[in-house]
Amino acid sequence: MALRGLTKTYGEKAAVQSIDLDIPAGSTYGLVGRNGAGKTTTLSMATGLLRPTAGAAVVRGIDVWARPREAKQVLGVLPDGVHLFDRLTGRQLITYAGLLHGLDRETVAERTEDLLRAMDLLDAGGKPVTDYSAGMRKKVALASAMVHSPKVLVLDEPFESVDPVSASNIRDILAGFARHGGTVVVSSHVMDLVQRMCDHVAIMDSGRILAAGTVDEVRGERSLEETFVELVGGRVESEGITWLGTS
Ligand SMILES: Nc1ncnc2c1ncn2[C@@H]1O[C@H](COP(=O)(O)OP(=O)(O)OP(=O)(O)O)[C@@H](O)[C@H]1O
Repeated sequence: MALRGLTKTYGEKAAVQSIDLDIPAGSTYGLVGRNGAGKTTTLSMATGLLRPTAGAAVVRGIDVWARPREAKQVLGVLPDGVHLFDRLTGRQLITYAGLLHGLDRETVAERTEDLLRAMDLLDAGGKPVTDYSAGMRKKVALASAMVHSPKVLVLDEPFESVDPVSASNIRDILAGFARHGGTVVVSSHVMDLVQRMCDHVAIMDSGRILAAGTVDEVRGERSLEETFVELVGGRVESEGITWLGTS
């Protein structure tokens, strides 16, 4: 995936400012940044969900905004704060995503069961998504993003609200996907997780990329968290909130 001069402005405000990024095929790429850094805006533009003010996103040679239908066959996307058709059951939702991508019913049925099992949702598969917990919703959305066997998975905060056992299972699935040549792009606030699961990372702040490359290149001798805090800054020197905890 290649991002070229990707920019999004809202009135005077530049949410993302001319980002260039090369995400190698087969890599697991972390995108990290503080709240409001521009991660979701970048990933939304890169996956055809939000029209850029300027610039281009190309995935496996396909320009996402010039050839959106082709690009969406290649992409699997877990958007931030995803709105699901929550009157459907988990099983129906994954099935629907598969059929929308043009898969035949038999293939969809088989993959849906595989995904429900992998996400530990087999028991909940018959329940409406509206009754799911936040973590279960995340997992069913992730399954829906994978059912058409995309080449590139773009996942906005995939582990948020997900329990540690499910998170390990998902990490294994993503590692297997990458081993077979798939590309994974994840945004996260959890540096430790990015350091463990990603081979590449980009650090964003105020709509710009501050550093990008392999995790080892970016962090050098330090941990990724230390590098991040040093690059981004913003630690608040204070004695805390004086009135909190006093009566
Ligand atoms: N629709 C919008 N209108 C105006 N400003 C917006 C809009 N969407 C995002 N922004 C602004 O763009 C900036 C980047 O937001 P974005 O959601 O991409 O950040 P983020 O890195 O994903 O943050 P978080 O980690 O909190 O999810 C923020 O300053 C945000 O306020």
